[in-house]
Amino acid sequence: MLLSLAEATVRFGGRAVLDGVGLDVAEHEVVCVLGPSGSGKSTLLRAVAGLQPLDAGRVLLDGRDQAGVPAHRRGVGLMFQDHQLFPQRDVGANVAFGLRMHDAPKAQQGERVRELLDLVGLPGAARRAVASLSGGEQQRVALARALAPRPRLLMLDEPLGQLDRSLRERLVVELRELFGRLGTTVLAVTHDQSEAFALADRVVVMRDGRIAQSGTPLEVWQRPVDEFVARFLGFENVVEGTVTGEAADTVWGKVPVPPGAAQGVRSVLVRPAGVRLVPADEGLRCTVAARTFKGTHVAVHLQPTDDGPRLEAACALREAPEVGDAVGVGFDAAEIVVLG
Ligand SMILES: Nc1ncnc2c1ncn2[C@@H]1O[C@H](COP(=O)(O)OP(=O)(O)OP(=O)(O)O)[C@@H](O)[C@H]1O
Repeated sequence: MLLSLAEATVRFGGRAVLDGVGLDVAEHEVVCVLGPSGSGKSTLLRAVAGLQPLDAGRVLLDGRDQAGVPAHRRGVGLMFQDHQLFPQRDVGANVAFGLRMHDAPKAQQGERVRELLDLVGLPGAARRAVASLSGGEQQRVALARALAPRPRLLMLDEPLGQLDRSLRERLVVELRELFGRLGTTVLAVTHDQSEAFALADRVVVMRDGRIAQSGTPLEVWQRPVDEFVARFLGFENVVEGTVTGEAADTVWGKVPVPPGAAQGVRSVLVRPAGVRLVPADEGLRCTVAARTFKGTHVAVHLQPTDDGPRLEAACALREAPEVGDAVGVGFDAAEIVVLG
């Protein structure tokens, strides 16, 4: 393992902000830590970087305990949300910063700066003033600066946080390609799930200083481990139900569940795609409370007539009912997950 955290704990004023975290990152792996604000993501990065001492547990790099090893000797690169470029220096000097710290010869520095600016898609930008760059270009400079000393581990804190959505979506694809090509090992934190899913080989969801779930993007998306993770991913159709065989008894009536589901009292997740609209006199009677255009589909919010929490359905653009319409609801077992 390139990086291992074992029982890593950080306390502030008696509260554990990192609470016995265990995490391994293999060489060439891109891991994204995802979680709500305050869940401890930045503290985790700072602990690995050597900017935050642990109160208990260990950080190992290449199997070596990093206790007492200062940040600049850990061989990790860091890129923060507010990219912290030096505004009074030009692009080249910013990228060369990490190299000068390592006493690289001048000619070699110039060569490496050119190479990196090509790599991040800013060829020939070395003499430009940082202030003349757009947000996205500054982000690329910050990335080039972090990559320049060839860190064995690159750490990104909300790397695309401040950029607008279309630029973020483009950069995330570029980053993934770049990391794959360079074989960079990456530990990134973000609160944006689409960013994490697009970038990562593996996502780690944090909750209150602990790891709630770790898995490939597909695993986490398909099988959130509990209600917290499901809701964090944006799934709203979660109810308690009693699972017996291949059905769950819920406030929404009997809901079919996949074969082999855990039995007894459970949280049941119904993906919006598994909420099927049927004629108004069949299934669960509902009224359309709201609808939101989502580009590829319409999210239809349904209020069950006989009380119970609202349901979200994903409807094809042309088939979405209007607000106020009475509809019936059926369920599709393939889109239902028994949690826990
Ligand atoms: N130096 C500090 N002293 C006291 N409390 C701190 C300190 N640094 C962080 N905290 C607290 O630790 C908790 C976790 O903070 P952290 O920044 O790691 O969370 P985060 O998941 O990165 O959040 P965000 O997404 O908002 O950046 C927060 O409640 C924060 O207020």
